[in-house]
Amino acid sequence: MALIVEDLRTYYFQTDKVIPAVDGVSFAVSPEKTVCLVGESGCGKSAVALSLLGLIEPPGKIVAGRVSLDGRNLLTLPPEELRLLRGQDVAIIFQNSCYSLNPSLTIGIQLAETVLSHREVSQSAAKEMAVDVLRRVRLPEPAKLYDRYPFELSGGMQQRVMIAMALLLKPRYLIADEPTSALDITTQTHILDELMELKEQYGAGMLFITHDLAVVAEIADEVAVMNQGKIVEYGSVFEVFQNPAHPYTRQLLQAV
Ligand SMILES: Nc1ncnc2c1ncn2[C@@H]1O[C@H](COP(=O)(O)OP(=O)(O)OP(=O)(O)O)[C@@H](O)[C@H]1O
Repeated sequence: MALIVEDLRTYYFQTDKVIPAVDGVSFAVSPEKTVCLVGESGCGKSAVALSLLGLIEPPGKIVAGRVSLDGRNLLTLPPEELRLLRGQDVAIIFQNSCYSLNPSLTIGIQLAETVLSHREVSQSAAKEMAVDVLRRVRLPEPAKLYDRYPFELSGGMQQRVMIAMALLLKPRYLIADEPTSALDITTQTHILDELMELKEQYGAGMLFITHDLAVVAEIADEVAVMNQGKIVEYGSVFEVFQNPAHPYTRQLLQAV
């Protein structure tokens, strides 16, 4: 079943004004497909990603819309159900691992805790799953890495750990918010290739957020172009790149 977003509206309420960061956005991610959400900085891409998993914080608020998965509206799920769904059905990979990894816990503890908070398995089974996923994202010496702290790893390795964390419970959907943009170009290319390979192995659908149209051309099945909180163009990557209908899309393509 697809992950379906309908008329999503997320606003930031400031004392003097309201910012309609997401202003009536609709799209769907089908199993095994990659939808790229593109647009310039500040157009609302991250607000979409955060809204899907109930991660918008004040002064932000989801004011309308529906996000359906298997007939359930994720926007109205009780917090405990949403917590269980996060990671297990839909996982998110953020732009910057510094915000997502806990600096005071080893990599292994963080991965194993995620397993234990979702599955009824033994400590040793959780450790085995953690080491296995570290191996899958091609981190060297995964058993040793298990006992390392995030600060002992390079930026590229930390980002691989974030991908490992997202893939740990084999979610059906991945949301990747500029997962490689903080890295140098060579590491970006490697990690992106590996992410796509793993996504295919797992059969996951993916919402991939980026402002890099070269990346879109490489990985997208469908592309949604966002401008000022709205999707102004949405279609197959071929259609949108060959025959952009909206002036803003043409402007983006010309800037490449
Ligand atoms: N905590 C916040 N308080 C107030 N406004 C916010 C907050 N977070 C985001 N916004 C506003 O919401 C709008 C959308 O921001 P968002 O971060 O979703 O854009 P983006 O397209 O992801 O940008 P980038 O590519 O730079 O990450 C922007 O106008 C931003 O200033």
